[in-house]
Amino acid sequence: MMKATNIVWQNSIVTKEDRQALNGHKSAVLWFTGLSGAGKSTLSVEVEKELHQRGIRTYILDGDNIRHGLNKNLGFSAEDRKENIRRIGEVSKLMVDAGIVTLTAFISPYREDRNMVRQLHGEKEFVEIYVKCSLEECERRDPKGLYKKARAGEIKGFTGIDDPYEAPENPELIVETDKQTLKQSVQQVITYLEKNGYLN
Ligand SMILES: Nc1ncnc2c1ncn2[C@@H]1O[C@H](COP(=O)(O)OS(=O)(=O)O)[C@@H](OP(=O)(O)O)[C@H]1O
Ligand SMILES: Nc1ncnc2c1ncn2[C@@H]1O[C@H](COP(=O)(O)OP(=O)(O)O)[C@@H](O)[C@H]1O
Repeated sequence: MMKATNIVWQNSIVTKEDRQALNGHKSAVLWFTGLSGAGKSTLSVEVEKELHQRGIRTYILDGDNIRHGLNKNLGFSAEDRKENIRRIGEVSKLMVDAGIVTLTAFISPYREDRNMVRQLHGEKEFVEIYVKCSLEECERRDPKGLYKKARAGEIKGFTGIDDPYEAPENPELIVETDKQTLKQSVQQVITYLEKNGYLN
């Protein structure tokens, strides 16, 4: 919903394509989605490291971090998660316009919300990466002890326990972190980017 009226789009002289040419690579958002503990943060950090070493300009937007600042007024109701993802969609669009390969690590549990972000971005600029991991394995990892709290009823509406996660139907990539090592998962993402022309 647009509240403001009498606003006019201001164009710049330097374009996204100019910034990409200066950087020597395309820009896009690598949208990691999956359950808590599936490996979104770990994977995004390692993929960023690899890209950075190759001279690619990158930035990570991570759910936990963004919820400390920009989105600190949002909780975990369906409405707040939607607004969380909408804002990150808009921020990632700005970052892609700035010429940066942007990695996002949000559960982003609703298909509709992820598709809304996809629509915001241009062709080939939104790479949905389903970080797939069974609930059992996520719960076994429980890196922050949150599943334990959710099972004990100390956290209500926890994704996978008493809140939904809608798996992507047609993601660009599925990384099965309960079937391969972190190194293999990183390589899988890098290979996809190479094969699809993102790194040149
Ligand atoms: N109720 C509930 N459900 C899911 N997750 C919860 C909840 N409460 C707190 N947390 C912690 O918040 C992190 C998820 O934030 P996100 O912004 O990625 O969530 S969402 O995309 O808006 O659904 C998530 O981080 P990750 O474990 O990295 O996914 C949790 O640490
Ligand atoms: N193939 C893999 N890819 C990513 N993480 C993995 C993999 N195998 C095991 N892990 C482990 O799973 C955990 C994932 O935690 P985290 O990255 O915080 O998940 P999320 O950000 O999805 O909540 C980490 O402890 C990580 O070391």
